[in-house]
Amino acid sequence: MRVLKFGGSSVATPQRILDVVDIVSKARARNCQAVVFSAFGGVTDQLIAMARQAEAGDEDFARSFQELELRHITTVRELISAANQSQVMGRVKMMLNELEDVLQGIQLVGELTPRTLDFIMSFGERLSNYIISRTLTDRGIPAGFLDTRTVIRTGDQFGKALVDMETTQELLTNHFAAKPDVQIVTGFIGATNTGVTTTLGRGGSDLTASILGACLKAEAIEIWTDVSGIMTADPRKVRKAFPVKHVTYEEAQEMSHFGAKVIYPPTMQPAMARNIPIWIKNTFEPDAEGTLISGEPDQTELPVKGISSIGHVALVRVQGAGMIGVAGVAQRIFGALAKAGINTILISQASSEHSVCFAVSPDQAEKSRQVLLESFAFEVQRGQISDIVVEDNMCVVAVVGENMRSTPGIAGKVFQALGRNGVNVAAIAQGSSELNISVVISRKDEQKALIAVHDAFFLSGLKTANLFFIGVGLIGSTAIDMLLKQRDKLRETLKIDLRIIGMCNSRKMLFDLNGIDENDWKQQLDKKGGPQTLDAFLEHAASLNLPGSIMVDCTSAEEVAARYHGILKNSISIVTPNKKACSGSMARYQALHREALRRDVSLLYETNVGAGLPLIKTLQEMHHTGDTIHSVEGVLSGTLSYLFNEYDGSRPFSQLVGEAREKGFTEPDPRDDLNGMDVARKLLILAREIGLTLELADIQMEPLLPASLFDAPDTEAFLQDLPSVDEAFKARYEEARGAGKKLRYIAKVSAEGARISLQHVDETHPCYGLQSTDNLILIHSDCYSNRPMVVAGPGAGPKVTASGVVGDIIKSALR
Ligand SMILES: NC(=O)C1=CN([C@@H]2O[C@H](COP(=O)(O)OP(=O)(O)OC[C@H]3O[C@@H](n4cnc5c(N)ncnc54)[C@H](O)[C@@H]3O)[C@@H](O)[C@H]2O)C=CC1
Ligand SMILES: N[C@@H](CC=O)C(=O)O
Ligand code: NA
Repeated sequence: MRVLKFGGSSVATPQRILDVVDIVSKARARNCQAVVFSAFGGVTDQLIAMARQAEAGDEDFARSFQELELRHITTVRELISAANQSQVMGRVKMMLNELEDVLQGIQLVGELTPRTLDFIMSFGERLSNYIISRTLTDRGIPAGFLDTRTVIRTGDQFGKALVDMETTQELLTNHFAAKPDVQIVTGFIGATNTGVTTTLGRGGSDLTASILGACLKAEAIEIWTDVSGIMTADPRKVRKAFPVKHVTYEEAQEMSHFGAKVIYPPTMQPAMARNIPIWIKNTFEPDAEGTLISGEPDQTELPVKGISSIGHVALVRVQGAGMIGVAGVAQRIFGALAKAGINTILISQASSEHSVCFAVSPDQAEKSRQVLLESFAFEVQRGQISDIVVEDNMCVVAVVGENMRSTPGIAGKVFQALGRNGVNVAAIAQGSSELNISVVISRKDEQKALIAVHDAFFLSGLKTANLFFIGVGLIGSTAIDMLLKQRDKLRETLKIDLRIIGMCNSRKMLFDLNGIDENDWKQQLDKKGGPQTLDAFLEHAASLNLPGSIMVDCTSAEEVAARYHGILKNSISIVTPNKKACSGSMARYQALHREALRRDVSLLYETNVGAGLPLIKTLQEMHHTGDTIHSVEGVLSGTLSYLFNEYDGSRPFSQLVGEAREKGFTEPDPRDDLNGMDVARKLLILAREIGLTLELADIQMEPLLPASLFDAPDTEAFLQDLPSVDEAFKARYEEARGAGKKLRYIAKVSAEGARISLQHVDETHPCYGLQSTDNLILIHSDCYSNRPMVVAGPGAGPKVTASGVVGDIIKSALR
């Protein structure tokens, strides 16, 4: 036989009761013979409140009673056909009248004993189960109503009565032997051997099902609730949580202890003692498989079954040199706490024995400290115990799974996931059963830790990347469009789950924790975006505290570059085409790299030189492999390349600059291209990548255009003045052409220094044949000594740059 149990939420309305009737009707084919129901959703609480009101002489209980009465009567009207209604209604009204009498009695004497409260509460289950049993019969499903006061024998511990299993087993066995129809069984209640009504305490209906299952040797118990089983994590905190197929009793207990509220652990005890499997099923999704809880560990399942947390605890630390090697300290600490009625959630002591720490509920933290100060007054006075410190605002995150004990690397995975995301661990505990690894961390990191650890164990390598874009101009927007287009493929092939959580330009900013919708992100930013300040944007991104956070800076602003250190410090990776950070002071360049390394996050800026061309990573790899790089030389500006390649005298130089700007080759301010500064920054970055310590001022630069031109107050004025150099440029071009040569702005760095010069190159020069925006870089090293390594191709433009940015984002997400 099978025992089913439905909680209050499953029978909160007449419509839900009908859904349950359908489930019960089908369950008969699975040999279902007993179905335990709670009171209709909310009724038990209402009964308790009414009784207390009556006790206090508050007349309001009568109004509340009328509501309750109406609810049950309406349910009968809606569920039972006219032919059978009056009989059912008669009995329901009888019960309600009795309830009303008792309430009035309480009001009269002004006293509510635990015994009377149990009696009052019993009406909830008696009413619901009677009505449901009649609903079934009314619909042609023969069903009996079993008031468990006749079969569940308890002591007289009102409010939480202890069950006499032996007598109960006998009574239940006799009852079921004589009843072929499915029995609708009141949860939560029982009676003493003199027939006084009792209740079974928290989770009472689950306990009833468990007792029935155990006493009747059921093949299984099914607990029907409002979720599809025990989840891998709390779905309100971890979006990607899913139901676990199979857990052991112990695992279910651990997971429930840490907040998986599907079943109240003590209620499993009777079923567990007789090895009766328990299924957790979803009333609202009856076809979902649910979770099986049984005694057999399932070797085929993942070693970790769930990640859960206790959202707020306080950590108490007792420390001092006087504790080392002294027997009985732990006994005194925990003895004193136990005596004061303080429950410890977690305990940890390192083998140095210098300190013991334990977690308690925050409202017991100060009391714990006082208790220990008193107990150890002597040791504190003598300095043997130096301190008893309370750290509030902590939480516990626990990884649970029975097969963990035989699987190496679990703890490593937990701590790697936490460390990578900047979560600091204050204390660690692993029970010797190895069923549970618990870490105490700051409360603010709870969700981040849950997501990070959950991803690490359950999403077989699925990596979360939460992106924040600063700057959504030409490059930023092209990169976003590219990313959104690729997102599904990236999820499939590389197992990266990408979401754009925040974006801003210099006017507006927008956040959406579910990811900013792909199609209309521009309109959303425009319409829904709030006013932007860089501080507010960065602060909010950091406060969201999401794992796998990546800041993508697509501005050219020094103001943003100046914040990189703070961003990395928050364990947020950076991807950027903005050259300002890496071409600022050497001290900052080094500090940023150190910080990224320290926080184990990425700092990626491949597009700083040669746009999408693989230059930075190539040099970094060569450098790391131990190759000595002697020189790096070539054309580093896409814009200048374009100007020299396209110029043939037919269109003036100034017009070509306008074209380059329109095509998105130039810097946001094209003066940076034409004054050589863009090339200087790039050369400086390359120099640093090969291990040289240089500053911008160390770069010798031959100017391309007269310095006076750059005195213009702004970009527009500069561009207006630009035609004044058209003739001079033409002359230069003609001069080169006359000699069979081409103009190239060539940058070179070696141990001798860094130089940028305007050269006339002939056809033997590797840069002679460049086209459009081509960059070409020659790398001479120990390994590439006779012939250099050559990296060449288009070196500017929105597509090639955005693809480099997206490449860096993927690289960062894959770390
Ligand atoms: N165009 C190209 O071929 C290449 C460009 N780059 C770099 O890409 C970066 C972006 O260039 P574009 O997209 O062309 O520039 P853009 O001018 O089109 O866009 C810049 C964006 O940054 C925003 N912004 C500027 N200052 C800001 C601030 N303080 N806070 C927040 N947002 C701010 C602007 O509102 C705009 O959305 C530049 O650093 C550039 O050097 C790098 C390699 C190649
Ligand atoms: N403006 C730059 C863009 C790439 O960094 C260039 O022209 O090369
Ligand atoms: Na590059």
